[in-house]
Amino acid sequence: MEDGPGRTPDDGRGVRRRADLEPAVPRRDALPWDVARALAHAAARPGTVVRRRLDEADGCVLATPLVSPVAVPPVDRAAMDGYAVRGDGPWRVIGHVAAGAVEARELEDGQATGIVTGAAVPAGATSVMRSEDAVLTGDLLEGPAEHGRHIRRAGEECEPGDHLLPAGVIVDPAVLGLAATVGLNSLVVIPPPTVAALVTGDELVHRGPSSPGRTRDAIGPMLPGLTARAGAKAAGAVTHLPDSRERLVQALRETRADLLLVSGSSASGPADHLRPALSELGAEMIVDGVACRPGHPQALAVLPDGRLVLGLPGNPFAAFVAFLTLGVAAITRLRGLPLPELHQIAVPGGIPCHPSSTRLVPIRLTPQGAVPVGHGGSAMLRGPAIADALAVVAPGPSEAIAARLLPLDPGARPWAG
Ligand SMILES: Nc1nc2c(c(=O)[nH]1)N[C@H]1C(S)=C(S)[C@@H](COP(=O)(O)OP(=O)(O)OC[C@H]3O[C@@H](n4cnc5c(N)ncnc54)[C@H](O)[C@@H]3O)O[C@H]1N2
Ligand code: MOO
Repeated sequence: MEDGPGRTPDDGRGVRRRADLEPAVPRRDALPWDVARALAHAAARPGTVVRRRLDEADGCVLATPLVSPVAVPPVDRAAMDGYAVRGDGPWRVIGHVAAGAVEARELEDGQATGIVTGAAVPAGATSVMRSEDAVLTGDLLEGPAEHGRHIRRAGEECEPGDHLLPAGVIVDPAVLGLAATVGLNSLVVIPPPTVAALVTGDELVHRGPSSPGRTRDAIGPMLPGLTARAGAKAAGAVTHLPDSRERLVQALRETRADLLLVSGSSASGPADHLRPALSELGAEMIVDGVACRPGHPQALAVLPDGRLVLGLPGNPFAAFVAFLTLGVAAITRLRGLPLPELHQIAVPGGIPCHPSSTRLVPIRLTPQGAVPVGHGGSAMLRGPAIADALAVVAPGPSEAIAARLLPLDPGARPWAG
């Protein structure tokens, strides 16, 4: 069982002594990974509901069900280029129906008319014959004409009042096309939240390689893509800050976004200013350390005006894991979405568990199950770069033979269970 805050197993003498049992988790009050994720989700408030034009609604979340006001198609339509016919052949061709024609002459038995895909079939037509099946001699038409064939019936996609999608669906190109199909010009949605990125560290350089005393920033380049994939909108370019509490406080005060990411000042060293800065600003800590590896110093706080602040550990893979853990949970709720369930997968070769922390292990997906790819140290990105997903390995005494899957792409649809 996970050691949560306040959970102090009995020492056998009826005395509950937390210190004796403290796991190798440096933060005193580190929360179990699932609890931390759930808290981050619960702490965020869904964005304001607005009406958005279709060309501005991609990536928003439907705030109300998508209900069709009309029948689609509105009339019976030809599904093929060819001839609308009535009854059995042969037929005499009496005209042609163009794509935009409004009223075509009603057909009588033995009559046909040329027609294009999508055009309204004339009244009386019993089927449409494809042009490649038609044998035309003068204006006399012969060919196969099975009753009802190649006609899209009025209302076959939907009838007026049909609920096509529930609230909570992410608006994607298919949803936009569907909304347009049923004649809508706008949708009632929760727009993507805004996310700002502040990267701290005096030692960081942004071009060229690391060298003694200099470390190439590997977190800044990840954050815009992670933000976009999580369904949020970057609030401007990544901001680079020196290790200065004053500068961090000022940036936290001035940066307008629903969620502020701050990397590289999450631990307890002399240059780790995040917690003091948050305290100076009167923030409430929601999560202060997570019992996971990597990523344990991650933290989530809420500022008095409701903006969320996520502390990303400086080690790059730890920062990535923290974004996928607390960041994605918070963004998911800001979008008005539930936290997706993570599906379990077999780990045929086993993965060693940590006794008290959840491990996030880069893996490849094979037909047999998850296989670790290695290079999963907290300062390494080589593992996640070649992996398909992270295995969420629950704490335990030995080896896990099953684990849950956490997508590395936070926008990926969860895998089927
Ligand atoms: N006494 C303790 N020391 C540390 C703890 C702890 O609990 N107690 N936790 C360790 C773990 S685990 C991590 S992760 C780091 C977190 O440190 P910070 O978030 O405060 O970040 P820094 O100290 O600034 O940097 C740590 C490490 O990461 C490098 N770094 C920082 N930013 C970047 C970046 N944008 N791109 C690439 N690399 C970056 C930095 O140079 C350091 O090497 O703390 C441990 N220590
Ligand atoms: O957990 Mo640190 O976040 O292991 O590198």
